[in-house]
Amino acid sequence: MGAVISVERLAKTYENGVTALRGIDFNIQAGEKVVLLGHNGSGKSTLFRCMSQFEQPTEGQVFVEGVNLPSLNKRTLRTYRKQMGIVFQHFNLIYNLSVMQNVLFGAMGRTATFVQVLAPFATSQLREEAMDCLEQVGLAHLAGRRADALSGGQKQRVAIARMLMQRPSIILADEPIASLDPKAGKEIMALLTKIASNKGMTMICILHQLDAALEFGDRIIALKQGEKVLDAPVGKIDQRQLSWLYDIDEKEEGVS
Ligand SMILES: Nc1ncnc2c1ncn2[C@@H]1O[C@H](COP(=O)(O)OP(=O)(O)OP(=O)(O)O)[C@@H](O)[C@H]1O
Repeated sequence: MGAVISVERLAKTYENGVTALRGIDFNIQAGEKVVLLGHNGSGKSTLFRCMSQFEQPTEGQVFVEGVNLPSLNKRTLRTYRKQMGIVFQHFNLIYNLSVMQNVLFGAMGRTATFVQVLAPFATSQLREEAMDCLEQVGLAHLAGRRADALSGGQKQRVAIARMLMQRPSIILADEPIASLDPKAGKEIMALLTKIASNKGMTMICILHQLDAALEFGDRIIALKQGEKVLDAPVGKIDQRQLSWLYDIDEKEEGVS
C-alpha cells in the first residue's frame, strides 16, 4: 500500500546562503505517481533530500501518513525512512557482488543484518524473497551474475529489485533513466510505474524528459528557482505551460 505525503511551506537555504526551496506546498495521495520537473538547479534533489530527511529543511513540514518527519528523533526517523525506497540515476550497486547479494541488501535494517545479507547461506526465506523481487523485474535468470557484468538497463532493474526488497510504501526515483538510452529508459519507466500501480505504492520521480513525464506520470509538479510553478494532473496540462522548461535559451538556474 502507498502512503499519503504532505509538504507544507517547505524552504531550504544552505549554509553558503543559496536558497534552494521556497514555500513549497503539496499533498500527494496514496498510490499517486508524481513527476517532478525543473531545470538543473531548480531544487528537485533538495526537495527529495528534505522529504527523506537526509537534509534538514530550514522551514516547513514533511508529513508521511500524518507524521511530521522533521520532528522525529533519529531512531524513529529511521523507521519512517524505511518506507521510502530510493532509485538513483547511477544505480548505486555494489559491483563486485552478485545480483542476488545486491538485492539482499534491500532487506538490511528491515529483517536482516549486514552479515546475514552477505553470507553465502543467507536464510532461504530471504533468498526466496529476493528471487521473487528479481522475478518482478525480469532478472531471476541473472541472480548469480556479478553486478558489473550487466547492461545499464539491467543494473537499474537490480536496483529496483533491491528497492522492492525493502518493502517500501513510497518510491523516490531520482532521474532513474538519465543514464540509459531512450529504449531502456522507457522500459524502466514502464516497469517502475507498473510495480507502483500493482502494489498501490506512491511514487515521486524526478525526470528531465517531458515525454516520459506525460506518458508515465499521473501528475506533474514543476519547480523554477526553488518555487513550485506548476502542479496539475497530466490530463489537464497544456504543453505550452511547460515551454519555459524546454526553451534552449534558458540558462541553468542559480538561486541566491
Ligand atoms: N549541499 C549544498 N550546499 C549548497 N548549495 C547546494 C547544495 N546542494 C544544492 N545546492 C544548490 O541548491 C540549488 C538547487 O540544487 P538541487 O541540486 O536541489 O537542484 P536540482 O533541480 O536537483 O538540479 P539537477 O537537475 O542539476 O540535479 C542549486 O543552486 C545548487 O547549487
